[in-house]
Amino acid sequence: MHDGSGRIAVQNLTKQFGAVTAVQNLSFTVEPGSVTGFIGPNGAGKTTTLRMLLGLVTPTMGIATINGRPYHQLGNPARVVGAVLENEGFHPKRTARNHLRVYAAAIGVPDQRADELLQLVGLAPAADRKAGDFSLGMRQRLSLATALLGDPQVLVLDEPANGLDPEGIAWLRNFLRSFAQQGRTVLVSSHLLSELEQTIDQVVIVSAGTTRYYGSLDQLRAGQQSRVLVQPADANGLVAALREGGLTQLEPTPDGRVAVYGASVQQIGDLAAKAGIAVYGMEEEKADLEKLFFQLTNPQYGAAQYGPPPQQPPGGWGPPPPGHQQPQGYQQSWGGHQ
Ligand SMILES: Nc1ncnc2c1ncn2[C@@H]1O[C@H](COP(=O)(O)OP(=O)(O)OP(=O)(O)O)[C@@H](O)[C@H]1O
Repeated sequence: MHDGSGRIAVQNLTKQFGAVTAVQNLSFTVEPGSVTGFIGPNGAGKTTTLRMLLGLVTPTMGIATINGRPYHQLGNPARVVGAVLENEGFHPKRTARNHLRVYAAAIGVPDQRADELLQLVGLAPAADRKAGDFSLGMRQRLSLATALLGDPQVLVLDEPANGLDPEGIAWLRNFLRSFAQQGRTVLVSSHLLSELEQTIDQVVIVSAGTTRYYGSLDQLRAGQQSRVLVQPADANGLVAALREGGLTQLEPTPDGRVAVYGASVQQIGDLAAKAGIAVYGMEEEKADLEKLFFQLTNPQYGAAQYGPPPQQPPGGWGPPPPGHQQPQGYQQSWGGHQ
């Protein structure tokens, strides 16, 4: 029997389609009780990886397991893992309710489960409409209901937010969080980090078939410090006052402002007031995960997006800020890829 843990493990997974390396030596684990985002730009290898996990594509190398076993060794897979994949076909003439009943019968689940799930995904009013007439968002909801028929321990979703309206996205977010809170496992892909930012605990960022970051979202944020941009009447005076007040991570900006790392607007304002230095404006620049995502998935553009690494001005304002460190959860090195 499988180990029943609900853990997904992807180990050194590689898939070659002729000359195309869709997935290259990918490794990560998804623990039960968490929602893991699988994020990467178009063509990054997300769908291929999920299809290998679900036994629909044979890996060239490596292994993907659920509960310690490859998909085809799971016994009753619909009871273990539910999946929503892109471009899933429905019989166009079949109603939503009948579609679910056919699948329910195939996995030995009572008919009434179809109605429960139509209710859960918000499709009860459309239960007797033909799936062929459904909008993309309605098809996504029906796919999710199908995936949930076997009351699985693990959910694997490929771009489930595609076509959903804002209310649908908010609903999906809450659903995935509560599913994970029951100790179950969720692996969900998207090409947008912002779409999943509020939902996921852990993230695997892929680009060109390789892992660019694997770890918690908090660690990713921590690797990218926020800063406050200050417009003072006297920059040198402000720098001296801030340093005296213990704020040493300072940097001049090209437009003549002072960038202060690791301090709040209030702390800076108090120190400036104490030194009698007028401040004409302060702007808080929060860590921007979407920019970081862009940098991680397009290393060649990273420098242009973020500007040069912090430098000390002539005369020096103190040690450079640690705002451009590598995130701690980082797994593989930067560099070229095929
Ligand atoms: N059956 C196939 N035959 C040949 N190449 C393929 C096949 N399936 C995928 N690929 C290629 O593998 C690469 C990864 O594709 P994949 O669909 O896994 O990416 P993705 O991250 O899911 O992209 P998207 O966000 O656009 O869905 C792409 O270059 C794609 O063209």
